[in-house]
Amino acid sequence: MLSDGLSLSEESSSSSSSSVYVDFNPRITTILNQNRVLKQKKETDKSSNPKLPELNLKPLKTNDQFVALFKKNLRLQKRATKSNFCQAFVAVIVVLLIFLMQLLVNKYLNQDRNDNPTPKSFEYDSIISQYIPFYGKSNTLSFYLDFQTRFLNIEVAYRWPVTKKRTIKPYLYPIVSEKAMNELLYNSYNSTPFYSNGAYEIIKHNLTASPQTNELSFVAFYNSSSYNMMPGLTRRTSERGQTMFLPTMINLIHRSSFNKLWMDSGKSHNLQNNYGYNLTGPDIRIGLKNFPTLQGVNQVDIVAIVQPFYFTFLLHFLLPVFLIIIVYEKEHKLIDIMVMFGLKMKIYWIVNFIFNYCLYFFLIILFYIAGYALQFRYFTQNLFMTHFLLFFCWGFAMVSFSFFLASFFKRVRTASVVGYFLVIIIGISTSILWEEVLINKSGLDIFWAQLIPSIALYNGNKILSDHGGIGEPGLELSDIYGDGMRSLYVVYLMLLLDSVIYLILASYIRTIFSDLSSHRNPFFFLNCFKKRRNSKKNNKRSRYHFNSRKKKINKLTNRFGNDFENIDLETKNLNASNSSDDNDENEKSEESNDNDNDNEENNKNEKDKNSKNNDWILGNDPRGFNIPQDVQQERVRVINSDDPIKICNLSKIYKGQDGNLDVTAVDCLTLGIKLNECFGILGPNGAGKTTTVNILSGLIKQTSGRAQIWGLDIPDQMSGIHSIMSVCPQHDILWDDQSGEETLEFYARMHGYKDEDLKNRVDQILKQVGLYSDRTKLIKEYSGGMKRRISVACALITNPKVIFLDEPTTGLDPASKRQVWNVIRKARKDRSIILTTHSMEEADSLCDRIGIMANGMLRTIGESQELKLRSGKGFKFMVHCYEKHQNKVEQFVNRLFPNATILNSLAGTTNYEIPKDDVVLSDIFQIMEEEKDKVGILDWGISQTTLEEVFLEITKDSQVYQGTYF
Ligand SMILES: Nc1ncnc2c1ncn2[C@@H]1O[C@H](COP(=O)(O)OP(=O)(O)OP(=O)(O)O)[C@@H](O)[C@H]1O
Repeated sequence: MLSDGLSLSEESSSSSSSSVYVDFNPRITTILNQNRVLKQKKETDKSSNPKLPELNLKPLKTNDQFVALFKKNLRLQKRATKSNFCQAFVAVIVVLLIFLMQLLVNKYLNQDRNDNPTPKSFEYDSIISQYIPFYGKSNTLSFYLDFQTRFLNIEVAYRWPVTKKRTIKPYLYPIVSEKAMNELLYNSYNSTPFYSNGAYEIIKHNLTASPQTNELSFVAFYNSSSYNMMPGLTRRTSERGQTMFLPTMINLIHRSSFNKLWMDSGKSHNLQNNYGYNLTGPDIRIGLKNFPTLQGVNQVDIVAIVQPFYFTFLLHFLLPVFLIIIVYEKEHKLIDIMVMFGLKMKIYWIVNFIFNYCLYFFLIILFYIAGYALQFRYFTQNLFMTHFLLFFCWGFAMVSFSFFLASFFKRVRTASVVGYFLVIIIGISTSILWEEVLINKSGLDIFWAQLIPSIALYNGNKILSDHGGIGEPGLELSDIYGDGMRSLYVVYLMLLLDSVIYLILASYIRTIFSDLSSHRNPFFFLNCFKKRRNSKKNNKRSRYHFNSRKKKINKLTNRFGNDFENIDLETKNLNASNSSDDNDENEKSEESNDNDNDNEENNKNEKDKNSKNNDWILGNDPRGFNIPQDVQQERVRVINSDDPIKICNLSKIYKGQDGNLDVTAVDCLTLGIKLNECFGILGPNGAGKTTTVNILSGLIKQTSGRAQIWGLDIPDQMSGIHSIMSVCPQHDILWDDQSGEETLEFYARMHGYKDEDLKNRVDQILKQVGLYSDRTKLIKEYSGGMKRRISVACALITNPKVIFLDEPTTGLDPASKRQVWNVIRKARKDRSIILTTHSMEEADSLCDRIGIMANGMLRTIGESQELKLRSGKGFKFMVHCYEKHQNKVEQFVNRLFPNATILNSLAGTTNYEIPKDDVVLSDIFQIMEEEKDKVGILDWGISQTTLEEVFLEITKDSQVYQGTYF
């Protein structure tokens, strides 16, 4: 077989790197034909300048992107079962902990009080004691009460204020012990509003007819909850002329009980209608006590005490989860790759916002279920809307805050550690801050403090817990307005304000520090200053760039370019014009902002085309360096071409860090990639291949120069470009927890594939890359080669106009490699492919044209066959004969190729190197055909220089300078 270029099929071309020999008879005509075809092709290429069809730029539909992203997020969240379970588990533990604490407190602390649930009484009140006389009309009372017991229960039925008619049916009976009375009162605490128990505890009694010796002292127990249901106070005037207001309920109890006391005393029954007697005397006292209750003021309500802290802590629980979701995609460059596939960042953030909010809402539902199930007064006492609104607003604030925090992290591990640490710290610190520092602060201090959403949340929780606690009535909607900055409606507003502020901050930080250079716009509000400063700096840099390196580069070019004709360039003029052009470029790229509006983009495109047209006029190297002829020809060709990908004087300088020199990764690269073409970029490590691809795909910004894809400028119109391009990056960028099929579905869905179309498309590509049987495996279960193949599949599935493949077959076994080659080969139709590779075999097999780069510069460009012919030193010629014929054969070869040199000779086989000018293939085949038998040649072969040899020859000098700025 012949090496490719002379090969007949694409399959044979793949073996180009080895020396191969010709069984020339049948091949002569084919080779001659092929040479003719090559020549004709070259001529057609030179003469024709195919017009680029109109680009029908259809922006990706927002709806498709939304659905694709949401489904992807949902799937990934479902897969994260373990961590979700852990999250939920910890949340449940926290809730149960509060509940358990309350149970323990109830059992060991509150229990004592339940055994003796007598609540703290009111102090005996002198005013109250004077109240007693209003029950009687007579000033003289002479009866003796012989009470059998200290405790008396009274049942009172009343109807108030429904009928405005008091129906009093007192029933009084003795109770034997204090415990029995307490139990009775406790059980009737929440009795019906129309029926209530009351009780008397007689402390002392000695009622006589003489006011001077009257002694009566008792405590009336009343049900304050019933009292609350009986609005109004009974107005009485004391003996001393004071007006007093007494709870109606107490009044009723007093009245009925006093009547009973009177009757029981066995005195006049007529007095019953007089509602008691006016008791006077030095020692007549009455006290009031509320009914005993479990939640008496002396009881410890642990939930109410720890609730603000625990609820604040619990409601922060999803913060680290949100952080992890975003930072994971950031760390693994998944956001960048999605953008390169056409995703709009606006949609990314909206979907993440909604998705995270939904996750949070799910947690809130669980929270409510637990809260009501465990009967937390926070939920049962306060009106539903009061806490629901707090949770509703907090959700927005937390998601925005997580976006803001995520801007500061690049690693998931750091984000999750800091996130969980924050949850704990925030819970504690907000409670300390609120209770200790802000307790006496003014309204404005509270406002500033609540700009931290956690503090606003704590405030809200505190208000709701306080109202839900013992002794406080629950919060009504009308109650949310009181207390200025500390009121609940301010909390709602502050949380909403915080959401907006943190969203703006997050988006601003992302604009400055975005990994994707086309989305980066440092300090945009300072652009005017930056522009001026940059202009000066660029002027300086340009001078340095072109002058200091000129000597070195000329020296180098002369060395490696011996075989090429050097072109005399009008250095001075070009330097001047191009340095100013470069400055313009820089200024423009600094000014550029992301523009998602495609119409605007098209208008801008038109304007830019007109204003920048001059950039394309110069075909010469702006530095004035001597450059190889083929590279120069490409520069000229690009100007007149209508290539889908046009690159002109593209340069990228990485700033040296930690005292290192700046690195020129790409240096004035100019080339064009045609439609239906697969263009291979070869080069040693560090040649600038990946940097070129990264600039073209919008990952990094060029330092100077210009590039266009289908007429759209890089990086100004990157969002338009992203909708028609795809990329297979050097390192696989995939979601570990998605299957291969799901990954492809995601990209296809984003590009508008639906239902059957989607399935068919995914299956088709999976079959092409040989992963159909492994389609349901998760990416983390894929081997390196399988990941590589799925990355290539991703680049192909969206049906793009331009594909960048950065070393697509690295790590693939020979069979898989060939499978991927076949896919790429078929894929070039109607599109342009840029492929970087270290495999000469791959470049030879796949690429229509090849450019070899070294030290950021294009060293040679052309079809594989052309490169071999142009830069190879010559041919390798092998003859095999019997040893006895060796001398004769040698003489024959020397006559045929006078300049041939023997490379080696062994056992009748001799290898020669023949200068390329000595070889006219057609003549050789003819002569050998006629003469070989006569001179005793058994076998012979001629092989051309391999691409590898061309590569080594072209790049040999660059190795010396590799990584340096020259
Ligand atoms: N982020 C960076 N910061 C600084 N220098 C960089 C950066 N990325 C690349 N470089 C430098 O730019 C030069 C070109 O790198 P690039 O990755 O483009 O080379 P390459 O041809 O793709 O190499 P390889 O074949 O090894 O992938 C190298 O000298 C490299 O050290």
